[in-house]
Amino acid sequence: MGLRIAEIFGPTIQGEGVLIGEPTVFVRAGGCDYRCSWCDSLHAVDSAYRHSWIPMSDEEVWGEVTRLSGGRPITVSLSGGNPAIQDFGPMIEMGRAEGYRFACETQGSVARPWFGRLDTLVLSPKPPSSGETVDWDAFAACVAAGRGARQVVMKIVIFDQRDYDWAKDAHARHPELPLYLQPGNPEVDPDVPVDPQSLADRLLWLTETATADHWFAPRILPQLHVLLWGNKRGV
Ligand SMILES: C[S@@+](CC[C@H](N)C(=O)[O-])C[C@H]1O[C@@H](n2cnc3c(N)ncnc32)[C@H](O)[C@@H]1O
Ligand SMILES: Nc1nc2[nH]cc(C(=O)O)c2c(=O)[nH]1
Ligand code: SF4
Ligand SMILES: [Mg+2]
Repeated sequence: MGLRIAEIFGPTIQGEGVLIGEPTVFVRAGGCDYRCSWCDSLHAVDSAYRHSWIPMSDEEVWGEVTRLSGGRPITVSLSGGNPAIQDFGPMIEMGRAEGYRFACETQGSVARPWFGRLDTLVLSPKPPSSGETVDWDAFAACVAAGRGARQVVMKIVIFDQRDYDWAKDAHARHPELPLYLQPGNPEVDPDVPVDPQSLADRLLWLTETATADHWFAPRILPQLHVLLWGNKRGV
């Protein structure tokens, strides 16, 4: 069984959420069951880019990860697209045997047995601004599938007050999951430079909204890689 891969890159640092700052190699799967209005990775989602997704065997993907990491075991971050629509189980076992750790970012729409073999499962349910609707039964199945993982966390992107209010409800559904919030980046075209001041303004708004509200459950973080590299791909 092969994998459809949009890109493999690194080493870089994890720019978001619980593992922010951690050295990592990214494996970005091609294909997604969602199409969020503000997706920053459309080249791994939109079927217009399908021709650029490379069919690779588990061994080929693993070979590229070991080449990029210089054979030194680090954290491998599976992202996409939705990596959960493919079977990363065999590759995870290959990597674990060599001492690598695995994290996976997914929206929580499809559960996989291999979630339980991860170190970190990041479930990122989508707020109203995305245009998608969360199936909370499917999401709960993802939480259950991740029971064997070292940690399972929730990460929510916030664009506006409606998303913020929605995030409080999402947390109330799964108070057992440590919660991370990040402001949405409205400019996702790799050819358009990001405006650092507008990102800082969004982070400030989110921070002040939560503190004024005395909502202390979430950790609030920027997308560090966007601050460093803008919307450049492969970093
Ligand atoms: C590109 S997605 C791929 C993994 C999976 N499909 C998911 O959404 O969790 C990785 C992370 O980037 C976040 N993200 C996507 N577009 C964004 C944007 N414009 N601003 C901030 N975060 C964004 C997603 O919410 C998710 O947490
Ligand atoms: N450095 C870096 N950190 C990230 N965290 C989540 C990313 C993603 O697109 O899934 C991402 C990414 O593309 N690059
Ligand atoms: S679920 Fe993730 S990859 Fe898919 S469209 Fe939304 S943000 Fe993009
Ligand atoms: Mg990204």
